[in-house]
Amino acid sequence: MSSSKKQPAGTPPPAKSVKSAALTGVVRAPGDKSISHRSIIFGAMAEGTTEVTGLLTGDDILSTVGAMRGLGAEITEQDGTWFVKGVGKSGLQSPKTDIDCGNAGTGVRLIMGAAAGYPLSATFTGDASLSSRPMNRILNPLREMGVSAKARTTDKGEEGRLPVTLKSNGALIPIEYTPPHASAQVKSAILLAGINTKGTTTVVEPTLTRDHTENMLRAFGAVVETKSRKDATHISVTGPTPLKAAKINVPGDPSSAAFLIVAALITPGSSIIIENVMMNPTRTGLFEALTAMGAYLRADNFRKSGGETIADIEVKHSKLVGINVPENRAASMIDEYPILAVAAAFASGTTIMNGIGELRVKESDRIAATAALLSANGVKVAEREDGLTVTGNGGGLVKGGGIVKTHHDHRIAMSALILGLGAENPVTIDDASMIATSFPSFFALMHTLGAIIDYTPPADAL
Ligand SMILES: O=C(O)C1=C[C@@H](OP(=O)(O)O)[C@@H](O)[C@H](O)C1
Ligand SMILES: C=C(OP(=O)(O)O)C(=O)O
Repeated sequence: MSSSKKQPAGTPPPAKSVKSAALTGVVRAPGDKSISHRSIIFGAMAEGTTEVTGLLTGDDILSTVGAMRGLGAEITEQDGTWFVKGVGKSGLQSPKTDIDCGNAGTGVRLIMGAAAGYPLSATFTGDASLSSRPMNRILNPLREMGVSAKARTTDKGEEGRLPVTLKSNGALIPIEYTPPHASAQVKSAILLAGINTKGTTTVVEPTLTRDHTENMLRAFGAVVETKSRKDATHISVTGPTPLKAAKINVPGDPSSAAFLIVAALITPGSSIIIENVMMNPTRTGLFEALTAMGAYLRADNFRKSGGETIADIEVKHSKLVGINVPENRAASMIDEYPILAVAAAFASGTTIMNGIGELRVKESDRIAATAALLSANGVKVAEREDGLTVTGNGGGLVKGGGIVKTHHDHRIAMSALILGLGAENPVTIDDASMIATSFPSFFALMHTLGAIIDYTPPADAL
């Protein structure tokens, strides 16, 4: 339970989870992070006022709200509805100060792509984690389109890091581009730059990544074409194709629901329902993996919200078996591997995950951080350059007792706390603050379900 004590200001707030009795109850998944970012960014570019309900008010999205205000949009909130007065024909403007995107990879990469289509100059910054992540994956195609981009090189010689200064004359050249890694962020940055570019800008995806940008751009009136060819999907935007304000009701985030689902699967006697979960097939890879492991997962009450299909998911404690996760499923569950590894720790047999090298450049090196979190708690795990193998304990309690370093990574923090619910000894994380980037209601929802998680918020928290 939350403690009434407060941490001294500036001290990272730790958290601890302990073996919990059956989880029960009905909760609603928080707004999807990907869709929330896009609704603010596209709304800011559009003509008119976009109304957004169900927005995730995580720190990543608040950074995007600040960034789009800095680029000229007016964004206000009243009674839970967000109003985004877009810049329309006047276009995004050079900001007066640097644009700080906080911890958000999606935010900074999509906003740089969007900004590149206008005549402006802007410098983008982020926190320590975001400043260590590669930006050349979007800067290189934007340079091909005619943007000037200056980025930092680290002491170790790694190029393309924040701060990045972009200068664009707003008259870009359309390109056809095949990203070297499956990445919805790269696809989205290029398509957004293509919105104001005369001609057809195309992204070729050998593996389809989450398609929220395509879907939502169409809802904003843009001309976006998706063609399935033999070995790839070709996604094109023909510009200039001005955006018109839309009404967006953000569906629930399957990547956040994942933590609640695995909590119920590993905690004996549990039976919970998570309402409002987006079921877009480019996001449901974890549900397929868990079902193959023997999980009791039932989706019901399918309906539409914000142009996406949503459903309510019933989950019960289940006996799990290890699986070999197909590599071609990685894009549809890219953020879910740390929590899948936790589920695998409670299965019988081994779970093999390959083709996940991209996890090394997320908020932390998630292959290393997941392996460290499991071994600190007595779970056998083998790490490879682009994979992990977890040997399950056959269904009982894991040893626990570890103190897990979260490396500014919300998903590592939540995965470790979930593992503790099924551990003999409490699991502690060194810093719970990053959980608020994607899932600010995590502790409240876990407590509603009956999980025992001790969290002492920092003194400066509300
Ligand atoms: O487009 C998006 O909203 C996202 C794309 C993914 O990143 P990559 O494009 O780097 O795979 C994912 O990890 C991130 O949490 C959200
Ligand atoms: C990788 C993630 O986000 P981002 O890239 O937006 O920081 C995530 O939320 O797991």
